[in-house]
Amino acid sequence: MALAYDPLFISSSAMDVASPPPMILTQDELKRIAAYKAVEFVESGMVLGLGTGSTAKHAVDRIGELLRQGKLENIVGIPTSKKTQEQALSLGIPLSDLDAHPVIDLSIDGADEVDPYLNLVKGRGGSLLREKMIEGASKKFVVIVDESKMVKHIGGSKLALPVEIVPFCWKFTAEKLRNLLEGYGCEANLRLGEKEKPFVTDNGNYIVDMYLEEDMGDLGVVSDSILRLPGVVEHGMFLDMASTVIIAGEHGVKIKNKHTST
Ligand SMILES: O=C[C@H](O)[C@H](O)[C@H](O)COP(=O)(O)O
Repeated sequence: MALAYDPLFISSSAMDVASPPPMILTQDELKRIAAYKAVEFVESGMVLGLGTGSTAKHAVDRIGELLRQGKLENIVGIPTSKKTQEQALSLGIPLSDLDAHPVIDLSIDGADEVDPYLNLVKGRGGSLLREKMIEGASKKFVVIVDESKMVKHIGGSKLALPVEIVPFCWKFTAEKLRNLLEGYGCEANLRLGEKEKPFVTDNGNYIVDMYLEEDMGDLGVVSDSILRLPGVVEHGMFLDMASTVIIAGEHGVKIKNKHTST
């Protein structure tokens, strides 16, 4: 589908009575619109954090396309997962890592939730640890979402808040997490992968998915308490990390910047 974007519909010509009815953009098309908009921030010579997931995939594709067309040059990509690494390699994007490039110019990635203060939930694809390391080392972090990801408060979608834990005695750690957040109506489930076996992250760890009924209030306090639990590696709340969030929705594209909104 062409990327020409009409706020509500891709409309058929008024003269063409035989045309099919106007088509509402799919969620994937909205993701692609947000991703292409973010890639407008990319300049030749940049070191780029390459995100993971179905939205970030569009951004990586676009970067590959612009490199191939010679419209971008001298890009170095730092992939946030093995999957993105494979995709970037297949597109011929030169890759490196945080050891060689401890400061990244720009990262572009999707998110599972975005609250009004641009705090995020990430990691429903299991890549939260590498994402947090790479995006935390970025001068600018642009988040790309379709409007379904916007929530009033973190946990508000009632979908998972992922926590990466070490496999050793995972039940013990999952129980500690459940107890820690039980005041917010918390459930904590080990994420399962193929054949009902535990899902294993790129770092060889497990994920516990937390489901919350209530607003957790002070996220900084909750974050610190989770990270203090032995056995926890990292959680999927990305607090105060996003510089910009690009939201594609039925009524057009909105860009929200940290501390200001446009
Ligand atoms: O671990 C996965 C990442 O945090 C993704 O960026 C996040 O889950 C959003 O993915 P998607 O763009 O597929 O909704």
